[in-house]
Amino acid sequence: MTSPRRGAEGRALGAPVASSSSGRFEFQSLLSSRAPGADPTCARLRASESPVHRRGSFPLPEEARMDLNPSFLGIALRSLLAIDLWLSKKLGVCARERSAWGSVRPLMKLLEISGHGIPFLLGTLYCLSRSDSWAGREVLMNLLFALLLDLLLVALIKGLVRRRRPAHNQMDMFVTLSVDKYSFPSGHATRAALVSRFILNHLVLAIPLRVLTVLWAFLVGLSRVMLGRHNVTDVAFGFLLGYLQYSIVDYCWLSPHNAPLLFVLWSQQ
Ligand SMILES: CC(C)=CCC/C(C)=C/CC/C(C)=C/CC/C(C)=C/COP(=O)(O)O
Repeated sequence: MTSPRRGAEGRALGAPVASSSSGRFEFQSLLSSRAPGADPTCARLRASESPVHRRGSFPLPEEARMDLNPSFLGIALRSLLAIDLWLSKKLGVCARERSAWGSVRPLMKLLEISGHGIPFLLGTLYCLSRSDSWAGREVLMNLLFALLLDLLLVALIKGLVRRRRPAHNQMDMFVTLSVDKYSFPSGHATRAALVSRFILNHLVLAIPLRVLTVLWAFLVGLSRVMLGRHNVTDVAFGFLLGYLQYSIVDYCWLSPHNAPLLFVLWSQQ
């Protein structure tokens, strides 16, 4: 009985490309920053594609042939990722002082500070300490809860996903947590979406101020990509997460009725 020819790793020649790839090779060159040919597995793939090799090959087992076809979802995700990286690099025009729009960097950094967690947390705590009405205290208590929930969820997701910040980012951010070395999702984008939805729902504002609130949130998100801190998908997901976080806060709305202890304890401070 003829046995299939085996490669250096003991796998059948022809089949290993399919079984080891699980449909990944098609996009490896698209996403990899290494020079083509640097990856020995890719080199094997090219060798297996050569007419010389094909002449000596044999039909692939059914399951291996299935592996050669990446799923539609896989292709869509990898294409989205490639577009994301390309677009984020193009938009990262303030990443360095010497970048194309380097002169706008101070303005972008101002937007960065305007969406940072520390001013919001300290500002809310200060307003809470000065508030003398139950209604005001209730809103501020919920804003504090929203900000803390946001910090927790973003840290959790960043720690789970562990997506590195773009290579062109300069890590010169003002006060960060250890998970802030990761970029998915953007904490500034979640906070901007959460706070602006909170403000629009709980403050009576004239139309121009409502428009400014939404514009501020959008600009905070855009500045993250322009500064090179994030990829576009980090910010897009951040906006979505922040929007959903507000729904959680609204659903769990703290009031003297459902959290009396919290309000009593605070008023005794
Ligand atoms: C004051 C109270 C009640 C609690 C303090 C809780 C706490 C641990 C605050 C830390 C705030 C902080 C350092 C937030 C980091 C904000 C930041 C730099 C996020 C990164 O944003 P990204 O858009 O780059 O992901």
